[in-house]
Amino acid sequence: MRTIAVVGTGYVGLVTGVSLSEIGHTVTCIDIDEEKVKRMQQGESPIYEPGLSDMMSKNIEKKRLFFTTVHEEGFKNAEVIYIAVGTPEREDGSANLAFVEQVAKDIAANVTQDTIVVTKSTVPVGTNDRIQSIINENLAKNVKVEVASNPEFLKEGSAIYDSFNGDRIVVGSNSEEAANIIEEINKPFGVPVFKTGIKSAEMIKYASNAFLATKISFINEISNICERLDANVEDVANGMGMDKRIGDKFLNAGIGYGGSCFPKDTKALIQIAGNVKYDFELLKGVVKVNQKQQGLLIEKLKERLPDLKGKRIAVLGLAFKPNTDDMREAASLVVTEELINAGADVVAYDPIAMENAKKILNDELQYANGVEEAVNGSDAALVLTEWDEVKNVELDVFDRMAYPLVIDGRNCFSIEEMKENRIEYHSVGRPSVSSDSRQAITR
Ligand SMILES: NC(=O)C1=CN([C@@H]2O[C@H](COP(=O)(O)OP(=O)(O)OC[C@H]3O[C@@H](n4cnc5c(N)ncnc54)[C@H](O)[C@@H]3O)[C@@H](O)[C@H]2O)C=CC1
Ligand SMILES: O=C(O)[C@H]1O[C@H](OP(=O)(O)OP(=O)(O)OC[C@H]2O[C@@H](n3ccc(=O)[nH]c3=O)[C@H](O)[C@@H]2O)[C@H](O)[C@@H](O)[C@@H]1O
Repeated sequence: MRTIAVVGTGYVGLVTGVSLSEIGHTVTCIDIDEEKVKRMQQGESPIYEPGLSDMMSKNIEKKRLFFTTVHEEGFKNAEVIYIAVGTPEREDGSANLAFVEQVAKDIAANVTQDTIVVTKSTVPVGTNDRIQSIINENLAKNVKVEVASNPEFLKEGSAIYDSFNGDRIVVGSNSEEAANIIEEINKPFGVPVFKTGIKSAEMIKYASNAFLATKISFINEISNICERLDANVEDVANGMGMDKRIGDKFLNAGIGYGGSCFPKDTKALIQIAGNVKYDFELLKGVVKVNQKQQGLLIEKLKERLPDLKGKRIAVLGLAFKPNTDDMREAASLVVTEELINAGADVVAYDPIAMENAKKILNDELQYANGVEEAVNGSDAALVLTEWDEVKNVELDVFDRMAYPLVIDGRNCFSIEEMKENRIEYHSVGRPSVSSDSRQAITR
């Protein structure tokens, strides 16, 4: 078992640190955010991620998991240092490497023994070489540091599960010895290890995210065509997915991909290609389709309610996907802003992300304590996130609306059941349940 330091305790760093301690390593997680570190030292996870809190407490108790704000302390005795700080999007779409470069300098200033540095952060091709140079140029002690790439593929909302059940662990290294040590560290996870060169490993990460984003934009385009031809995109995706070459995953049509990675990584890959004078036309199309798709619900709503002024609109789900409190690049940012600008009274509900939402969404947004309270008296309900709590709601909850008009961006409900319950229902790429069925009904 190894002594490991993990720099950065966001979704990736904290999950990595906790998982590595769970399989027996001694791990110190380092973050510059004092508040966060204080909470983690007390066993409290700063993020919502199923299974994380329990695993964290268990390993703190077993004295295998520690937290600090002091790099020097964390690096003491560390044989391996993981870099897991953010690489957010710059205004031009390229990746901001300032945090990664700062960590490289912190490592150079503080390591006291030969060390392997493992980059988990998603970084443009060539960045690990740059990290290696920064460290070599700034080393305070006469020690050897070997930098390797080990991109992360976990999904938020199932991050702990993914760490123990991933499809592959990619290791990019110039040193066979370093690659072997990283493989050995990860052995207890039982996940296949794919070893390659550093640049290929860096590219595997961007190419994988870009490919998944492409699948989503592709099915969203198909869904838009299905709507115009009265076909059902769910059936189309199921039929396509039975072909093993296509696969049945990531073919859910909706209101576009959000989150902290697909939007930023697709744009970064366009930049990476552009830097070597390559125009990545396909990926530019994927990004454009995604932006268009985020406007779909408002378009559908305006077809039904052209004037939203004074209308009460319920928004169900704010996070960019279920089982996370992450609001980064969530479709709700665009949708709630447009509703408020159009003069609507917007009442939102999300089971987990409301605290984070309050920090970034328009102050005029109102928050409800549940689906029932959100839809109560509303003129329309928009579904933005497919939380179980939303999907499994008793449909008679929509009787509480001023008029039961549901516009579903995540295809949460069965068309048949909505018809039976006489709810006007519009979803993505599937036939609508029209208002005609309601004309005779008075409530
Ligand atoms: N969020 C996700 O699901 C995934 C993210 N990634 C990649 O992993 C990287 C990290 O992403 P997240 O965990 O979402 O980031 P995050 O933004 O949630 O967390 C980054 C953390 O690093 C800390 N930090 C910044 N500079 C520091 C320094 N010099 N020393 C110590 N701590 C420092 C920040 O305070 C913050 O807590 C990114 O490159 C991202 O693209 C990869 C796969 C999945
Ligand atoms: O690099 C990253 O950060 C991560 O990005 C994604 O993970 P994540 O963003 O957590 O979540 P996903 O489940 O991939 O969903 C991303 C977005 O795509 C949307 N999506 C997903 C699947 C689908 O079929 N349709 C669809 O619209 C989701 O609603 C969500 O807004 C990848 O799935 C991870 O492998 C990767 O490690």
